[in-house]
Amino acid sequence: MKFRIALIAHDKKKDDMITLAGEYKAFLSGCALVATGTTGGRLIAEVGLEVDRKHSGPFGGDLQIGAMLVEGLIDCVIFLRDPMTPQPHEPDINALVRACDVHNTPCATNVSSAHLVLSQLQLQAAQKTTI
Ligand SMILES: O=C(CO)COP(=O)(O)O
Repeated sequence: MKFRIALIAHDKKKDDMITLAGEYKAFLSGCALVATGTTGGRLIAEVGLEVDRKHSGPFGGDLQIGAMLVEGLIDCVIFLRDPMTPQPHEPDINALVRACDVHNTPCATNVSSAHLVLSQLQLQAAQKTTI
């Protein structure tokens, strides 16, 4: 199965997302990726991943990804949030994280938890291909 993963990062966390995606590039290349606009643009340009880019977060991108999740189209969310900077679209961010909780979808909101989630998914993907 191809994992469907959403990748989102606030501005001060985008460098972390690029580093993280680079570390898991081989695995992520085999996944169906969706991202908010600016995050997605950087993942494409700097990591070379194929990404379905939605609108930028402040323009509804989090809501678009949340809607996909509710439709059962997302298996996991990596959302590197910036807890130190107020965001104009805080309600959208909360809606996406709430949708993850409502639908019991893994949602990693910092780099440490992202490593745990991605390494586990990577392991699962590897086990399935070797059976
Ligand atoms: O604001 C965001 C998530 O809430 C991220 O959006 P961008 O990837 O477009 O910067």
